[in-house]
Amino acid sequence: MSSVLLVVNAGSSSLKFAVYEADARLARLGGGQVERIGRGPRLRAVRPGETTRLLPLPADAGQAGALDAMLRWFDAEFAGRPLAMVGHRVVHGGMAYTAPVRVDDTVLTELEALDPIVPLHQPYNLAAIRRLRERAPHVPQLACFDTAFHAHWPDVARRFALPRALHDAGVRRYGFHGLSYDYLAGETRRREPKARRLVIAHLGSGASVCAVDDGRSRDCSLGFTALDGLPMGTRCGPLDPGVAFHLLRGDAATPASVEKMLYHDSGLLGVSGISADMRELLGSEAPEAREAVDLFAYHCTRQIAAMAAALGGIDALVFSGGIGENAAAVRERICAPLGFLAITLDAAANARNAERIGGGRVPVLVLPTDEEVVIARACRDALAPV
Ligand SMILES: Nc1ncnc2c1ncn2[C@@H]1O[C@H](COP(=O)(O)OP(=O)(O)O)[C@@H](O)[C@H]1O
Ligand SMILES: CC(=O)OP(=O)(O)O
Ligand SMILES: [Mg+2]
Repeated sequence: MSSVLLVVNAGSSSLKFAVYEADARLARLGGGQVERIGRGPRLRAVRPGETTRLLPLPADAGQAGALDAMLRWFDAEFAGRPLAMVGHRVVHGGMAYTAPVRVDDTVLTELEALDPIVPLHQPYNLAAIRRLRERAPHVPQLACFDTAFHAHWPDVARRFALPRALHDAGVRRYGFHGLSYDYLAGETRRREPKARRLVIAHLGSGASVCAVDDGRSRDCSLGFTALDGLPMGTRCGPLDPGVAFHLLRGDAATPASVEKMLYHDSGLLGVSGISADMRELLGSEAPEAREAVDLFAYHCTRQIAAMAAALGGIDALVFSGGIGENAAAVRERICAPLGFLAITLDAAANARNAERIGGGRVPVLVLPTDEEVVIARACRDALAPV
């Protein structure tokens, strides 16, 4: 029986997974996700040509329970197929890892040191690696980094205006969502081969905008942590760092309570007081919901224009992620002020989430992202004989 690759994208509230034939073509054999971890999770899995299967999990199942459920599904569906490698999304590779790496004890220890910098992601990414190493100790595990696609930024994009020693110690901008941007840059090139300067907006529960020049990342609205740039589902987005000090001077505040507020109680949820979920906000009549959506769109507009400026112009704009792919009303609000960049929308194409929604000189595309296949390609390359 030919062998397969398993790809795992473990986050704080979801676990996405996919299985591929471990050969050059990487046919996708199945995949899915465990949603609503910690809030009555369920596993949704599909194999090509089959209907989606929904498997309930115990209501209190956390990350470990989700991973075990996924492995039960995998064992049942792919019994007898040898597992050649497991590829993982790991959001932060730090200064040391700018390409996929096989995980051993040393790598794991170095990556764990980054846990506090990306607390909603890294600990869950690494917990999945640890659990799979226990369950399948002889199967190699490959860590693929969100930061790697951004490894070649110019110094002006990389550096904070802080004392030089901090930069040298790693306090610098890294950028995230790189697996998604890697995929989307490739897909855009296939459709718009002449478009060199791309601005890509990955708008999901985490959200950012990236500047890509000739296939290479030049900047991203996320920097040192996964907090900056755009307001997100529950994260604050752009913030004057003085706000954190102001809050910390309050009697009841601690670093942990301020951090929790910025990661969990801010963004769309904090502004609306209703939900972190864009779909729910778009369906709400409440003025606070409208304010949250407007604030999100305003910052997306600003970041898209900023990335176009970083590139000295824009040849194509790309929307992706759950919001970017599905929320026509949000795309419309984001693009309305961008006529000065020759970006306008075809209203009808936008309303039906068409692949091409631009009505002006600059193509505007809506493309589904696929972080998993980028990880699968890295596994294939890592397994290839040199
Ligand atoms: N049809 C839709 N209309 C508006 N927003 C949507 C729609 N479908 C998904 N979304 C939004 O996309 C966001 C989740 O994006 P997703 O890329 O799945 O996130 P994650 O970062 O968890 O992968 C949520 O805010 C959700 O409401
Ligand atoms: C880095 C980040 O924000 O990722 P996600 O969108 O998966 O939360
Ligand atoms: Mg995501």
